[in-house]
Amino acid sequence: MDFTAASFATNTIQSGPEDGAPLVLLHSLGGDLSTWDPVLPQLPETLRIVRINLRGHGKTECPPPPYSMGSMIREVEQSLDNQNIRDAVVVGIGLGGLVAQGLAVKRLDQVRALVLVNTAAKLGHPPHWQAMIDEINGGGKSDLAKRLMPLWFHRAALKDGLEGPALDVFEQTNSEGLAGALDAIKGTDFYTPTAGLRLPCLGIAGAEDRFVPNDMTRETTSLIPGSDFVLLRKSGHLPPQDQPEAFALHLTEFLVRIGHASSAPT
Ligand SMILES: O=C(O)CC1=CCC(=O)O1
Repeated sequence: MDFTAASFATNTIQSGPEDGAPLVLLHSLGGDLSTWDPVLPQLPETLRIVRINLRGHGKTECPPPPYSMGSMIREVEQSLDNQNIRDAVVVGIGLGGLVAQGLAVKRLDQVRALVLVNTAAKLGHPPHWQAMIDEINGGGKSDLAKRLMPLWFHRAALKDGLEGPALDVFEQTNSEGLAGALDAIKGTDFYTPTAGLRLPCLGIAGAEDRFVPNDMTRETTSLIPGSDFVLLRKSGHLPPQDQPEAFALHLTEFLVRIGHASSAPT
């Protein structure tokens, strides 16, 4: 557990060498550190990999909602400062991708490159998020989780039961944490600040994500000059869970290309 200057308890886990090139992984709404489990063994061993639980998720502190995106970004920023992390490649899915963009805008010394996965500068429309918040506040978290899985996972993945871990984590996430984070998503539009970013960027979209349209990820990635974009076939909203090998391969190729890693996936 990492206590920030303001005593906010952010839960992070590190693996790999302390002096390795840092790779920071930020999960999506209703996810946690375990989102990345299938990918970790396939990434270069030289990396210092830092997985962070966002506010209201996993073992990170869960204040009462609503949350602001600024707070969610500040807690990651402070956690990275506490761990003396600079020049990281930051990977974010959905909500994590919003935090990653905001962090890059605020702290270019901490973020040397971005990997934006099934996310955008602005996600959806406020009434849509408000309906989700209302449903969660009305006790409907489990029903919502079950409805989201067919949007997040494609049919073959569902047939193989690949949604099981994501469903469990979503259902175990504190309802206040989910509602708070949804408020942060609802109030965020990073179109202009993200368009001002100048850093290496890779966009990854699961071709079968029925929650975040592929074009939204593609459009946001293309705001940053020189960025790359990959459409992952047979993958939905959580590529680390349904296509860990392909995800690790594209991520590693990007890391090698920008000089953050030198080896192929192990
Ligand atoms: O993946 C995300 O973080 C964005 C999101 C919000 C609700 C949902 O289902 O996905």
